Amino acid sequence: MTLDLFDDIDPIPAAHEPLCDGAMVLRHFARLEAGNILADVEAIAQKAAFRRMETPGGLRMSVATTSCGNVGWVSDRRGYRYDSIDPVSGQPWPRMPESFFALAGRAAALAGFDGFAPDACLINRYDPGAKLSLHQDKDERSLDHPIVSVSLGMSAMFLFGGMKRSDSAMRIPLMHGDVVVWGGPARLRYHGVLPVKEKPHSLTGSRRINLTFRKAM
Ligand SMILES: O=C(O)CCC(=O)C(=O)O
Ligand SMILES: [Fe+2]
Repeated sequence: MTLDLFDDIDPIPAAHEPLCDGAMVLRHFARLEAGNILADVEAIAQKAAFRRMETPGGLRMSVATTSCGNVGWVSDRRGYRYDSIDPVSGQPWPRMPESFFALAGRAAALAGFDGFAPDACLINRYDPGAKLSLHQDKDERSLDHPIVSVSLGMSAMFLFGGMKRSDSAMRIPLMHGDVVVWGGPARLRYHGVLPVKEKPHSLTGSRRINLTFRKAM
């Protein structure tokens, strides 16, 4: 047997790394569930395909996105917003699997945010070279709830900055199964992802999948 076979079932103890007041990395937290999450993501993408959205400024995002939940995150020439209808399919977004909801709630609680009840899950797909520029997550109606971010597949360098775009940013390597939670005093911290390098993963191939759970409405 090769080490690869054990790769995704080895119960590596979770390690919690505080980043700052209100933000924490939960290493390996989603690792055991990763295969199931990815299967659910595939089913969601059958109904609401990954697409590279246009920014209000008219640029095409390098990251391909879709959503599940009561509302999904949408970007176009009119701006950023949450919408209950997928503009591509014309249908409501696929339901958020119960297991997603539960995972996000457990991660948030571990980071000190009890009772997190996300109504939106934005799913990002990064092909090699895709990136996400520094930004704040601020399209949610209330900022009283944390963001829970689950990383799967290829690893990436996450940037976690300050309250101003120009503040220097920490560089945090995120691996398959790692979860980041930020809320409270850290809720509006700028963050982003450096261009993803190609290092194929056994479960996703040359892709990184990231899920961010939000209480949007
Ligand atoms: O891919 C990531 O790790 C971060 C995603 C993110 O910041 C977002 O979707 O708003
Ligand atoms: Fe974000």
